[in-house]
Amino acid sequence: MDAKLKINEHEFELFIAQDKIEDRIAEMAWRFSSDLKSEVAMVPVMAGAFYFASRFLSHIDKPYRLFGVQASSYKGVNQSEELAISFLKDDRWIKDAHLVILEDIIDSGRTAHELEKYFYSKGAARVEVVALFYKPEQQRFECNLTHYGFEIGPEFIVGYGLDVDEEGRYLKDVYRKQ
Ligand SMILES: O=P(O)(O)OC[C@H]1O[C@H](OP(=O)(O)OP(=O)(O)O)[C@H](O)[C@@H]1O
Ligand code: HPA
Repeated sequence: MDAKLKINEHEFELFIAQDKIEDRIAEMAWRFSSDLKSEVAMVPVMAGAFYFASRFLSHIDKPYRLFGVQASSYKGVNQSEELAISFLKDDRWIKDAHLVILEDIIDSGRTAHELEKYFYSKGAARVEVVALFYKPEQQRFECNLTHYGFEIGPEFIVGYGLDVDEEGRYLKDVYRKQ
């Protein structure tokens, strides 16, 4: 594992190592499972949450359904005005369901906020958010975040599914912009 790396013009330093991330995900999944009272539909937000969601779900041993959505708004290290949401399946599964949005990160909170709004407008009974990383200082939009892995500062991070301009998702550890 490198202590520093450069992606395009951005310099990053090692922030959280893979084994720490994976221990924490196992802990989150254990807690989530023990709180779970009803059947849920898991909704990983592609592409970034793919890595977190697959690891998290591998620890859940209660029944759930799985429906992916794709949402995208970041260009480089900045958020763009537009938030594009698309569904990998039709949306009939939303009505009356208890949905669990799986996110890699809650930054401004806009993606989770807009998804929650959309799901309620389609008749969801309950929507909650489970995220690996949470930036409380950056959050500007409310969402029902019930479980998160790491509370972090405002710096942009990359790795474990998180990208900068589609680069760096493959990194096993998480790096922070210097
Ligand atoms: O809380 P927010 O400010 O909305 O930021 C969080 C969202 O931003 C990232 O997605 P991005 O738009 O970069 O798409 P990606 O998952 O394809 O990388 C991340 O995966 C979250 O979905
Ligand atoms: N890193 C990568 N993608 C992101 C971030 C971040 O810190 N915040 C929102 N999307």
